[in-house]
Amino acid sequence: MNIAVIGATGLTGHQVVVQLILKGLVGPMDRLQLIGRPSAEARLRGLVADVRDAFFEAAPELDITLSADEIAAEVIVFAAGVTIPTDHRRPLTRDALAEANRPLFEQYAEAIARNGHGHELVIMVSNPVELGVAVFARHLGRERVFGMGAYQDTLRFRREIAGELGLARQRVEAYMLGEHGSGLVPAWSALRLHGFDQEETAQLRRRLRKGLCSADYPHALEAETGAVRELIVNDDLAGAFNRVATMSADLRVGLAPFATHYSGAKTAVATANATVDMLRVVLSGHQTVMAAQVALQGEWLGLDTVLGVPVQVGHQGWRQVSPLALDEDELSRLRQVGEEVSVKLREWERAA
Ligand SMILES: NC(=O)c1ccc[n+]([C@@H]2O[C@H](COP(=O)([O-])OP(=O)(O)OC[C@H]3O[C@@H](n4cnc5c(N)ncnc54)[C@H](O)[C@@H]3O)[C@@H](O)[C@H]2O)c1
Repeated sequence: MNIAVIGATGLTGHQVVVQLILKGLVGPMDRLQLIGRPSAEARLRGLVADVRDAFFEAAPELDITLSADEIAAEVIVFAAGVTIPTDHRRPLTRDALAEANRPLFEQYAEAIARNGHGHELVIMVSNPVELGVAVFARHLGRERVFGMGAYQDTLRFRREIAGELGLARQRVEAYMLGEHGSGLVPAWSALRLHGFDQEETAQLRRRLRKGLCSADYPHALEAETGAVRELIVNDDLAGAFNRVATMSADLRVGLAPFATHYSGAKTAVATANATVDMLRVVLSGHQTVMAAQVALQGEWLGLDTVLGVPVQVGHQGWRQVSPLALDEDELSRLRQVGEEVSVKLREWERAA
């Protein structure tokens, strides 16, 4: 197995490399290609030395690559580029992030399309994840490109629900769809709790939602984001974490990582965990349903943009959407977020 990590010296890329080895996804018979800019060469050599030092017998072949033209892998994790600073005094809008990372997405996608074997799968970690997926899908074909944002948001949603109910996460089937960021769409009506009947599940769902309905969720998310931001700006991180802890599970999915990011700890460990888990599922050879950002062409609800939806994945990529039975409010929010993302993608593409 050949796996490439673009941006391997970054906080997230580095974690992906370590977790791929620790979780046994790559071993001595495999090759891990660590990709960075020429200016990152020394850092990449240091990373190789450290990883060999830690995992000598278990480590895969580790290759350093400084050119996008030399990428050769079956699965490519894209974790390079600019990220939002953890210092709230240096704010960066999503538009500015898109402007900074778009040329990088284009450069790598073009090179892989030109030199690749035509079957590489790409897991997009960098933000805005919807833009990364749109650019790579345009160059490589949309079925080979997944954004991991919706997968991570879904794992978080399941963990928040499981934690609050005192259940193992495996017993919770739930999806967080939509846009990674301000356009989250919690699919509450598709919640299944294994071992509970419909009546019990409905009762527990009411408890978890704390009175917040789907129609009010976007406003609550926006208002709570403002309130948590205010605490962060006043350097009251403890207050931010305390406030998040009082929220409903669906709001915590959006706001716990926000507080974690600005605490300075960032979210690299959990992001790498979700990325490596996604990679394991994709490579398992089984057709499995997972939430991911993909470039849709009207397969579900007429959505014609990049959005987090449940898709059937396998080692050849995603083939079809696996629709959920959502209620009217959830469906209309998903369509609305789809429209909003579509507008943003057009603006970002035009600004290039
Ligand atoms: N989906 C998620 O939940 C999630 C979570 C964390 C980070 N991210 C995203 O992942 C990306 C990386 O975040 P990070 O915290 O690891 O950032 P980081 O600053 O630690 O790492 C960025 C890496 O990109 C590399 N890079 C920059 N320009 C490059 C180029 N032209 N060619 C090759 N490499 C280049 C840098 O050298 C560095 O290694 C960001 O876009 C961030 O928003 C997503």
